[in-house]
Amino acid sequence: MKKVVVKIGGSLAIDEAKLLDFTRAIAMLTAQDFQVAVVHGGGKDINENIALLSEEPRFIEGLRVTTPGIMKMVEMTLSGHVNKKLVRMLENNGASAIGISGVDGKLFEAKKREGKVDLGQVGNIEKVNPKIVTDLWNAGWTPVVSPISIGEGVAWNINADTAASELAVALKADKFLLVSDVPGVLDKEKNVISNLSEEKVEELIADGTISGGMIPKVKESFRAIQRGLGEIHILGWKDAETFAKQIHGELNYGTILA
Ligand SMILES: Nc1ncnc2c1ncn2[C@@H]1O[C@H](COP(=O)(O)OP(=O)(O)O)[C@@H](O)[C@H]1O
Ligand SMILES: CC(=O)N[C@@H](CCC(=O)OP(=O)(O)O)C(=O)O
Repeated sequence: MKKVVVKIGGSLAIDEAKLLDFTRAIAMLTAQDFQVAVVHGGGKDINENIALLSEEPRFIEGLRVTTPGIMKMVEMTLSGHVNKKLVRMLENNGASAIGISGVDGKLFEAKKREGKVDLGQVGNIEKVNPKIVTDLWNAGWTPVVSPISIGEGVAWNINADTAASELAVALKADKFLLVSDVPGVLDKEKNVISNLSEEKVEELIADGTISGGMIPKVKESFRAIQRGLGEIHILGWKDAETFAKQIHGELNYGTILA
């Protein structure tokens, strides 16, 4: 069985039709020779829910500044609304899905992220305990993972690209794919960059070609490569059949990182 970690971004997850097609593709793959773990974001959903509060969403280098009030909303949105929506859709497509977060079974243990600026309740994953995922796989389940993590009894907000990459490394995944609302990493002329090296990434971040939510995606991908992961793809959504071909290695669209 091939181990595949797929991260689905919140930018795509708010598109109902694409999400339906995505869950159809994942259900199809789990009926074949693949053990799939889906890690999801939900940044756009969180922004919508935060609009119900009096606080404004704020991001620094693609990471959300997370006050206690925002944290409540982040956990409710990710580990509740988005997680259960994906589980429902997967079940509806015939997959056996279980929704968990990094808190469950201490999948992701985190500590406060220290840096130049205080991001509040944003954590760094210090330890991954992938047994809960492998146990679920061995019992025939497809885990759907929210990135919210646990540390000293507290919930920590973790960027979903980071959580997915940590999980992929801990599981020694055969493939790691990050599906977003853009067809891949784009150059200045908005063309997809097919192959991206770490040196080139530094250059593109420095000159502003790569910005916002794409920064954690590329940074985490290269950190995962340094820790032994082979195949990483950043891609957009076309349709279930094209995605299945991508997973089977029959075609490559989007950006391959190496
Ligand atoms: N060079 C780039 N190529 C593609 N997208 C980029 C680039 N630089 C910034 N972005 C932005 O990154 C976004 C994807 O990140 P994000 O919104 O966090 O997605 P997700 O919800 O999938 O994690 C794109 O929608 C785009 O606006
Ligand atoms: C610390 C941090 O920024 N956490 C993210 C977690 C969700 C996420 O990463 O969602 P996307 O994949 O849709 O961007 C946030 O609060 O938006």
